[in-house]
Amino acid sequence: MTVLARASEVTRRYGDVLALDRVSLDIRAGELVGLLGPNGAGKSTLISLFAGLRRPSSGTVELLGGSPLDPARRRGIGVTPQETGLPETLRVGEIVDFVRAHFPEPLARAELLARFGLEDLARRQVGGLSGGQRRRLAVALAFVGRPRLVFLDEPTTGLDVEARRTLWDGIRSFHDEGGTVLLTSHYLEEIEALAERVVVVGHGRVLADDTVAAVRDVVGVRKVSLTAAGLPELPGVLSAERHDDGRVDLLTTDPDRLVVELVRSGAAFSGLEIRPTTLEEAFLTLTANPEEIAHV
Ligand SMILES: Nc1ncnc2c1ncn2[C@@H]1O[C@H](COP(=O)(O)OP(=O)(O)OP(=O)(O)O)[C@@H](O)[C@H]1O
Repeated sequence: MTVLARASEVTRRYGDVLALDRVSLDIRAGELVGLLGPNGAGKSTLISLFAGLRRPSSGTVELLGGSPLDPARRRGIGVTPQETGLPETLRVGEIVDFVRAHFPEPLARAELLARFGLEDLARRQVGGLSGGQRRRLAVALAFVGRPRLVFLDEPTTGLDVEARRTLWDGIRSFHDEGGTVLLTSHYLEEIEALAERVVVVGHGRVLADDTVAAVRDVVGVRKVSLTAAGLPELPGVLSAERHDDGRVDLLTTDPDRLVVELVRSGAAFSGLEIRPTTLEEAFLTLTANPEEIAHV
């Protein structure tokens, strides 16, 4: 499959801060990739390198078969950074037209606005939009030029559930038509809802690069949930959380052993359930213990 963006052994420093540490990553045509990692992991830095906004300290970055610094290559991508500033006095439709003017075959204004649920706002000044409406507009603008590849840095931060779903639909329809997307998110449900592939970054390194299901399997953490008044110390518990209703959630990589030890301890319990962890739980485990998954 065609590689649209490639980072090879990329390191990026800001003074003494090592933001990316020998990162290698391919984004192939037609993929929808979720980039997941805690604050400061290096996600935004990686996007800025792919988009040609910064250069790596060492290693190489390719975009659409050439240098990301080449304006012709950059015209083939769309980017929405984490923060955007749009002129307050322009109307939504005017901004869309302004951006459209930079591309040879832009999407029609009405089509773009409809895709992102903005059709009723075309005549509204940007200064009068809510934060969520501005964010939807900023994301929509990445799609104006019919890009081959779109980079979205936390596209739905600050959006309510409905606005988030509208944006997801817009991103999905682009992907369904063959578009390629790399998005970062702190909303783990967003990665699960949209992405087929998840790249987990932490401390400037790629910790895992696989399907959402495989990343969960790599971690292999299961949640053992039960109701008990009190529990003895049990082996292999990564974390324990007690809820107000008396239920206790225990995270472990070896639920069989945990249950055997629980029964052996003679502690009274009821309502035992064992289930896979959510991506969020897997993610927290991955980023908390990078040395444990160095083999991934
Ligand atoms: N311009 C800069 N000058 C100095 N340090 C920077 C700069 N930009 C980023 N950093 C540092 O580089 C590291 C990676 O930052 P980056 O913004 O890429 O992380 P991130 O994963 O996008 O985080 P977040 O989820 O908070 O957006 C952090 O330690 C950050 O403080």
